[in-house]
Amino acid sequence: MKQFLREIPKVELHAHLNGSLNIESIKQLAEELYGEQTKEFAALCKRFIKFEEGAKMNDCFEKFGFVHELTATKRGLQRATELVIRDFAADNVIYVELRTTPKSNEKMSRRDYLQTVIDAIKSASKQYKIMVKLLPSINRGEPLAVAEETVALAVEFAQTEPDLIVGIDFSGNPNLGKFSDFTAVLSLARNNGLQLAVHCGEVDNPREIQEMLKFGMSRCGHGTYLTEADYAQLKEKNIPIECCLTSNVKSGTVANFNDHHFRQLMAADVPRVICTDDCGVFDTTLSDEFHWAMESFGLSRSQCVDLTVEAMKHSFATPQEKRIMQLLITERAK
Ligand SMILES: CNc1ncnc2c1ncn2[C@@H]1O[C@H](COP(=O)(O)O)[C@@H](O)[C@H]1O
Ligand SMILES: [Zn+2]
Repeated sequence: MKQFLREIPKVELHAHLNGSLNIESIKQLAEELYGEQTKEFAALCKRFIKFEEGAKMNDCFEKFGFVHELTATKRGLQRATELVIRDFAADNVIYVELRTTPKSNEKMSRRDYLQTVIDAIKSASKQYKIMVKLLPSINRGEPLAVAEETVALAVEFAQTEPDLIVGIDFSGNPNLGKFSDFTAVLSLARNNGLQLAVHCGEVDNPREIQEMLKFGMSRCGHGTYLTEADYAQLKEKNIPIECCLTSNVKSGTVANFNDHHFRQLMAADVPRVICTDDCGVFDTTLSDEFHWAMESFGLSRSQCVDLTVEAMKHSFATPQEKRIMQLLITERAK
């Protein structure tokens, strides 16, 4: 079964760049940047993918800092982007939408950050024969001015790279910041033709969920704490929920795979897609996520293929790219 899941062409719609660097690639990157690894580094790597029983949302956010240190230079960021794309391709992912929060430091501006990621995507997507899109992220825990700079850059870069920069991701620690502070900047992105992928209802915050649903989005990240009525609304509008099983269980917002709202979404036929979120931090792959979905919810092989087709339809790919994906998927599923 695992081999079947690995071999089917897959479509990944929810992957944070720095969260998607897996542990072996982190080691490879560290070695390339700094040479032979120390014992301390090996211990840090072990701690990175270890989740204590009862881990909470905030614990999981501390982990990103570890990768951010390795990607704080152009060279590190470029290589990390290539390695992430290589690893998705190795799992037979044929199309991936990467999201990332442009960061600035003394060595790199946010513009440099985006340019570096764009250049690395262009070369790695060719090398590994995989379609890649980019969604610059707004981190809700950072000041509004940062979000404004990110959206301005995304709009500017989308003019020269319309097939690469396709949307904006709204993410970050859901316990920080207020969605209502970001509606004007998100509207600006939308009015400039960018799609919106919004982390919505990852934690229990009914008021914010209603604000987000009213504002609207192209795709809903997690949707864990949405009500039946909210799900019905998404179904009516054909907005899919990006389900990230391992992420939700390890970050403690869902008790276990069996209790995941994916079951409800399937039963009520609400649009849904299976994604990894942060396959590095959560030590998973898209094939593994399908595996857990099969084990927990009794999905058949053909349902897995159907879910891949569903992801293709909800992707921000061009009609031509969608046709290519459809061909690749049906070819393999014969
Ligand atoms: C676990 N659930 C989640 N919920 C919300 N935001 C998340 C997230 N997982 C990742 N991120 C967001 O993505 C960043 C890492 O990738 P980049 O540095 O942007 O490439 C995290 O710092 C956080 O802002
Ligand atoms: Zn996410």
